[in-house]
Amino acid sequence: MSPRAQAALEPAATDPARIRNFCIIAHIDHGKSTLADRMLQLTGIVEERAMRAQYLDRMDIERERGITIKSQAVRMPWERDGETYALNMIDTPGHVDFTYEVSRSLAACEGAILLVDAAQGIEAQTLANLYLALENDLEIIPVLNKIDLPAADPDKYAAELANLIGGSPDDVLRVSGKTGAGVDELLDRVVERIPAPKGDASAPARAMIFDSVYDAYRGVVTYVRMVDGKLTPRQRIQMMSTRATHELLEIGVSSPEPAPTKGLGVGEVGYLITGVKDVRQSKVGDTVTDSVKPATEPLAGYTDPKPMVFSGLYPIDASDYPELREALDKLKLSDAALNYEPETSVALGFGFRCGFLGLLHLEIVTERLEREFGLDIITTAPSVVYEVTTEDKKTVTVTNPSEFPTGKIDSVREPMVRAAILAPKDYVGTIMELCQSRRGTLIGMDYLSEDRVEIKYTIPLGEIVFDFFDQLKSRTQGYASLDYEPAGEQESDLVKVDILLQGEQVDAFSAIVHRDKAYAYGVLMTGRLKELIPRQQFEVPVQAAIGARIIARESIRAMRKDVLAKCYGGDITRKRKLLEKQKEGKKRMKMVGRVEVPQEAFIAALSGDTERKDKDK
Ligand SMILES: Nc1nc2c(ncn2[C@@H]2O[C@H](COP(=O)(O)OP(=O)(O)OP(=O)(O)O)[C@@H](O)[C@H]2O)c(=O)[nH]1
Repeated sequence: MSPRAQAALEPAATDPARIRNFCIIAHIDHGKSTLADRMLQLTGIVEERAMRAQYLDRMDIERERGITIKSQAVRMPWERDGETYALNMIDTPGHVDFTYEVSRSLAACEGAILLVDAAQGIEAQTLANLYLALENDLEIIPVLNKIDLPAADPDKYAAELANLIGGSPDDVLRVSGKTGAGVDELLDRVVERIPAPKGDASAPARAMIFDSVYDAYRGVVTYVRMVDGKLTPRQRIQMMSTRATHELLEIGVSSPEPAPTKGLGVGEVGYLITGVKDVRQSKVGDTVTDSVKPATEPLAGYTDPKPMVFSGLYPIDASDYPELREALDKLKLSDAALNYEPETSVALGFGFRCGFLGLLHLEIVTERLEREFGLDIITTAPSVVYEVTTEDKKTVTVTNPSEFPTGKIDSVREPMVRAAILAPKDYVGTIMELCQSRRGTLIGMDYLSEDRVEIKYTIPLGEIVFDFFDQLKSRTQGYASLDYEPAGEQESDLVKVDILLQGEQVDAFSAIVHRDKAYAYGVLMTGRLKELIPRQQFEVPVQAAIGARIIARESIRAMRKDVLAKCYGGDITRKRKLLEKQKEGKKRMKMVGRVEVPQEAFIAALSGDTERKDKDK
């Protein structure tokens, strides 16, 4: 590390006037991580030869997919007018599923760089993140990125940005994270514009936990923003929500590698290590204080993220069940938003019902299970949370269609979201058509500039969790962007559709759908299973039903499968081999009543993605 970088690591802390805490907020792919890389380079904390793209994205998946999932905090030195400032940058994720991470990071800052791609302009998450930043009273620095692109139109988008946040288009900085142009000017602007943190140095220590991650070697690493007082190594600290006390084994700052310091003071951002092994003991949003001289009032916390989407996760090989449990336990250590409990299914065997923040979260968890733990898993169709009231006025919460109460139903309520879609105005028609087909209600439309519109809809979350986003992208050639936030619940005419094989219900295929779409779902699933399930020795009806009423039916014709048919002649060893092989195959068969179904058939039926596309036609 360069001497200058070293200097900034000293407990500069002592003087909050020389600290600036900021984050970069942007729509996905507008270049936050690339800009952060340039800042690391320009401030000299990462040496040229150690530099790699997306330096702060540590997880393999983050690097490969080019997205940021976990927030990161780094401290950088920056000189301005002969003074060295400590800039704490908190990198935030841009995807809707991770909004809760963004809001946590924002609460640890005094200012935000609002980064917009100079070839694309304002997108849905630009707005969503900007509103979050304004709610947190942050100073906003508007910046256009990627000015090196031939397609960049900075004048147009500077006007759009100025129009959105007020001020003059000339105040909008222009940078390129790729070439580094304008980045030093931006860092100067951070020092100038963003207020220094305020706090009471002599008060009992109070630090806000904004992230906690599990590290296989060091245990839980807790990221904090100091508000009042001071924390030093070996001090005993207390978590204000649980009153649990721990000894501070290490305290330091990331620059960007962890560097232990002699302590953290007012306004500083850094990490704590106490040796605990479970992120739940170091809860995000909690306040850390001194156990001997504790503060009386905790800092205002964050609300816990609530799982929005549920899905069953099953090992493809049933003997992997214990490993799956272990893997989920491990993931939970670093992902407090992940929920799971054991569940069994006729079709898929033993598995877990898991709660996720959204579809991307689900995808990332399954991908991590496959990659980091070498597990092959199948996920059931995602479901949202329904409140079902039966005729005798009992209300049950249903996260799995198979828990849907039988008997007379009084009403079903489903979660709604307020969706904001940004797109060029030519696509308004097709977007509205899609939203209407998903039972959306138009709230309104705003023109951000001459040709870009923000369209707002209330839509059932259950209609968004399937392939809404893919549909939106394909209908608009990728130009539309989407953001949504919870908007309460609504009573809807929802029914449970069951799929029956020879009269036996196959739980993994039950779905809760709107009555108008029940028939389409029934036809689709029965058709798909008919194709996938091999013929049996008797005819097998495949039916879709709402309660006792059959709404669709197919049948699998009978056939005697004689593997020895091809073996005329007397080669007994060959016959034996074939019979052995057939036995092997049978092991992977699931019995539904008398029907033998290869597990692959269930898996293929579940992973078919044509489902919603058919419906939208
Ligand atoms: N030409 C050009 N391309 C850039 C610039 N900055 C970023 N990019 C490219 O834009 C893409 C997205 O950049 P990232 O830095 O990964 O975007 P991000 O905003 O961090 O994305 P998330 O972490 O997913 O939110 C990458 O392919 C970058 O190489 C720039 O200034 N000029």
